[in-house]
Amino acid sequence: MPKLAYLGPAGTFTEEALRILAPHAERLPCANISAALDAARRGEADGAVVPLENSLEGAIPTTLDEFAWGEPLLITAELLLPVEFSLLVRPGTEIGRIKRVFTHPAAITQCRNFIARELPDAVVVAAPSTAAAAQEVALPGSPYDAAIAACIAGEHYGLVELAARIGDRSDTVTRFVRVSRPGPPPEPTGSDRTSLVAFLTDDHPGALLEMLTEFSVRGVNLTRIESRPTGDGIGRYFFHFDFEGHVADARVGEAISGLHRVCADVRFLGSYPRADGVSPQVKPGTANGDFAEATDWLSRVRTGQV
Ligand SMILES: O=C(O)C(=O)Cc1ccccc1
Repeated sequence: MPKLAYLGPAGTFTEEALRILAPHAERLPCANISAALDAARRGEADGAVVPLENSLEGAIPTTLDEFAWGEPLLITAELLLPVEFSLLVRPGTEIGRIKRVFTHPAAITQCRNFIARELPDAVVVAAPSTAAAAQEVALPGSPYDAAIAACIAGEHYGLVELAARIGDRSDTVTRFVRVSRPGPPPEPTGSDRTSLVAFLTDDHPGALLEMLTEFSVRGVNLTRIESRPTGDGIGRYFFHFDFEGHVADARVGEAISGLHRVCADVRFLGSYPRADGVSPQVKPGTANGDFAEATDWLSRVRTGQV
């Protein structure tokens, strides 16, 4: 039975994701995303499950930066999970008396309208996770009056649900990933995604286009591109890419080798089955057989056989 670290404590959305991704795994709750990833890196767990992005507000910056700068990890699976937020309070608290709200930053950004409408004067404070916020609010002397978390977190920590489904949109989906220590990626399934991080050599006109060209000419369809600051000053960025296909696919292999040639550094983050089961778009001339045939042809050219 594998042991998986996750953004805890019990009752987070990440725990829900872990239960779906690995129903039989032993669960190791951690205080924050970095701690969960460190537990996997150090071998205290066989892997970890962390949130990566949501369909309303985009990336979870800590996760992206850990993947880029921390000791390498390999993404082996992904999950898309619809999340629903509840306003949770200690028994007896009325909505008009809520002055301080505690929750994860991703929940703050996804419940903006509710907070502005129903809690216009409340101070909203960032918590390490939604369930950590619920746990804190449940303490008798807590400085916080309410948490925004999953309904199940309220049940877990003895809070009352004052309002349900308070997210700005009912169709928001969060993408979670399972990671392990580096090793061979899972076998291709025919519906895979690959993730990597690319660092520019230097800042020059067309630098981003050069990277994009490596994907474009091999017919590799991007599914996410995100720039993150390198920390070396305003205007200095590196890039996260997600794209269709598996590193075992010829077009993907050629694209990322090309990227390796034109970038200062490329960090491969993994090839893993797509949660939505969508098959890649394969443009004419970019299937595995087309690349193999072209390689054969080139060797015939080089040996004088054509
Ligand atoms: O804090 C949690 O419960 C998490 O798992 C992170 C998170 C927060 C808000 C939306 C999705 C995931």
